[in-house]
Amino acid sequence: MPLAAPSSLLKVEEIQGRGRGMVASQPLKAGQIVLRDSPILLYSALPLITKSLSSSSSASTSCFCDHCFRTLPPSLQGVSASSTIFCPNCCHHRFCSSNCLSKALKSSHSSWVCQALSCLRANSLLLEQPHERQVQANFLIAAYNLANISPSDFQIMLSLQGSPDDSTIATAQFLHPLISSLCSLALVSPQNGLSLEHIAALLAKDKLNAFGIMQPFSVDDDQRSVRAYGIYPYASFFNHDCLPNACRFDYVDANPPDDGHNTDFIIRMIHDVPQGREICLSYFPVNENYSSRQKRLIEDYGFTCNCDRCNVESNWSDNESVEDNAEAEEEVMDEDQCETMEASDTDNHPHEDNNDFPHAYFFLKYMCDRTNCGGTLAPLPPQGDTPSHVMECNVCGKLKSDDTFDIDEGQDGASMED
Ligand SMILES: C[S@@+](CC[C@H](N)C(=O)[O-])C[C@H]1O[C@@H](n2cnc3c(N)ncnc32)[C@H](O)[C@@H]1O
Repeated sequence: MPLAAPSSLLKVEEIQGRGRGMVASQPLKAGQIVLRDSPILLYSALPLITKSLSSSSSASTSCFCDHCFRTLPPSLQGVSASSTIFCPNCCHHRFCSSNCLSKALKSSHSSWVCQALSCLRANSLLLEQPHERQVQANFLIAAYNLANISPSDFQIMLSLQGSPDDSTIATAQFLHPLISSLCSLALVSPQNGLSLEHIAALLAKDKLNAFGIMQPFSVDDDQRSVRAYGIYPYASFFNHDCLPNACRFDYVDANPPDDGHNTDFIIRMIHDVPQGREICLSYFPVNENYSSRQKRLIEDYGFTCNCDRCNVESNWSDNESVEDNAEAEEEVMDEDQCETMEASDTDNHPHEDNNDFPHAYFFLKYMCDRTNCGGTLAPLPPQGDTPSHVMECNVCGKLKSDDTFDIDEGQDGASMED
């Protein structure tokens, strides 16, 4: 079932060598919100074993609501806190409010999900499997639950890009007997049945399209973990570029409680682009080096990136980073070029004549310089025709003026990497 156009600002087009992509239907301005998207499916990124509230559970892996994924208030975080709101049936999953519990029992934590996850937690073979495979089991339970509660959303998920590779098929072979027995016991019956191929196809959709909702940023933590994954039907059409022109913001903890939309996210333009230009996100933090980016893109997304930045960085030595090159460039630019480049910054290419690092300006202007952050900066939305000069980081939430003068230390944010 084709999805309707996501907004009047974007259209979905076939792009040679990339499948579908999002293209600007009109000129877009820096900071402009081009998409708001809600997840059709959310599932926990925790391995099954840490869902148990045993004494070994660490606060960092179990301190959010199992329905809306908002961080639990401190009064609800302790394992024995008297006010903790548990699922009354399994006593494993906990929620931020009775409202979330009641919504969960009708949707994300239906009685079948509750029973199925309890069975998985009792399966010693699965518990011995790597974290990633347990999370894939979480995903399949959430997906087959979706097939029952919202068949049309399940069909949308099946229509996303993704075909199984060898590792996905191996995972499907392991999980198929387990998941199909759980589904048949409870008469969960998606239209296309529960074949090995169907499970492998679902896992492939998840691998290529799921967005990670990250734990809050902390300056002491360079390995932020993912708290949940979500399938966002429109955002799934954005292709990758190592120099993106848009980025994702989410506000899982900041959006109002109980509005049911705290896991929505928005895509905002980093800089102006003309009509007809493809709008791309970076699938991970922009400061990763060339070989790490290429490895992730081929292993996780099945393609080799030929973007302008990769073409330049393929000639660098492995230990050269964008930060090193950006610092060197900054000195040159400070001397004589900044003003000229500001005036011509309508796209990513204000500095084409520098063959070593033509994209230095992107990193100086749009990469967050906070320790361990790695986020991307985009301006706040324009007010009418007036552009904002305040940049917001999509990971740490830091706000700074675009002349690089800090105006505020932001709070929690989230990134688009998984
Ligand atoms: C989330 S989907 C993006 C939308 C997808 N193109 C579609 O047709 O639905 C991710 C997949 O798109 C393709 N893709 C994304 N960025 C690409 C790029 N820069 N070059 C080639 N293929 C790309 C890859 O097949 C990748 O696994």
